[in-house]
Amino acid sequence: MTAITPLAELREKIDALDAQMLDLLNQRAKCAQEVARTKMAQGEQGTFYRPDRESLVLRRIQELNQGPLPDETAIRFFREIMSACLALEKPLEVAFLGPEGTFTQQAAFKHFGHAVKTVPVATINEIFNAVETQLCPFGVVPVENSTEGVISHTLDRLLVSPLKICGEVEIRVHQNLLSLAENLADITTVYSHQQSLAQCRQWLDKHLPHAQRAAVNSNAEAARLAAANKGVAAIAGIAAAEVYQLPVIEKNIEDIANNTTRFIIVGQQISTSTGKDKTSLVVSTGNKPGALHRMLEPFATFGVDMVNIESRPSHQGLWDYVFFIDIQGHANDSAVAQALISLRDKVNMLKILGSYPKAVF
Ligand SMILES: O=C(O)C(=O)C[C@]1(C(=O)O)C=C[C@@H](O)C=C1
Repeated sequence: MTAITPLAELREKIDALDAQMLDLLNQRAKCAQEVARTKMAQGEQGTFYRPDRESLVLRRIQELNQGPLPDETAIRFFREIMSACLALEKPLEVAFLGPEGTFTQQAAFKHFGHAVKTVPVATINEIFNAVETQLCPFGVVPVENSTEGVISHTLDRLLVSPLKICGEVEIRVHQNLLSLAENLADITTVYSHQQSLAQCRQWLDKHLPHAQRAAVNSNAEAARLAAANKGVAAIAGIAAAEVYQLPVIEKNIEDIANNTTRFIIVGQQISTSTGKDKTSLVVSTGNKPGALHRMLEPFATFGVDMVNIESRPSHQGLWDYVFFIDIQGHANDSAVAQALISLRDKVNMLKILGSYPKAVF
């Protein structure tokens, strides 16, 4: 039988380890401050955030981790450590779909850590505006949901925006019914973002068939409205329930399990290759026979993996479409670079929306 170590002894050990960790954290923070001075000496301006480096740091932690902490927990800790180090170098501001408590804010914290300053704006268009006018160096926008498909506002804006995609992050989306009402029968209106209303369509048909459904700019805006009126409910995340102090009437009301939203980070910065990247493109082929086949050929020829393709109206003519394509790899990786050169010759328009590290967790 192994001897049991007395609690007092274990706590002493924990205290000593905590002191060591604190010392190491501060040594790391000093290093980050030194990095900032070096960047300034090299004449670097703007933000000190480096999505490529952050992704490499987090992947290395995943590789080094021997447990018993799960990889995801170890990554989360280091995510926060880097976030705090970056805040010491220079605080970072990120525009998100506000108000406080939206899934977009949750995505911003997951990607940048909690030392980032999140700046709420009212619409997806305003997120792009805030970054294009350099009010914020980065913005987080939803791009695709596993239940409801693409967020067309985001794709339409990407088509014309000069911004680059610098990163991606996924959030497992749990929807909840929040209200001050005591009974479902007292709820006359359910507010939420149109995507969230759609993700809970069957639940609403079954449990609140009498209530009107009204789309608002964000789930958190819906929660704000529900907090002001007893006859109203909101569909939103738990974060919004906390911010607006609303009771959760029913948890996890999304129709499809694993309901997940993918967000992208938009900014002016170009990320360098990390070995595990994605590149997003928009392509227009024109309505010619065999055009689609020709468009896909370079990916097959150069062995580039296509992970997503979506068509959207081009807004240039009736039934004229553009294709949003995600491929594996960075635009500077040899196979991708060759495929893009070949693709450019075969299509009417090719816009590279960005190459960025794949989400680490
Ligand atoms: O390596 C850098 O360029 C740093 O600024 C350091 C650091 C880090 O803490 O590891 C902090 C912020 C950057 O986004 C990336 C990494």
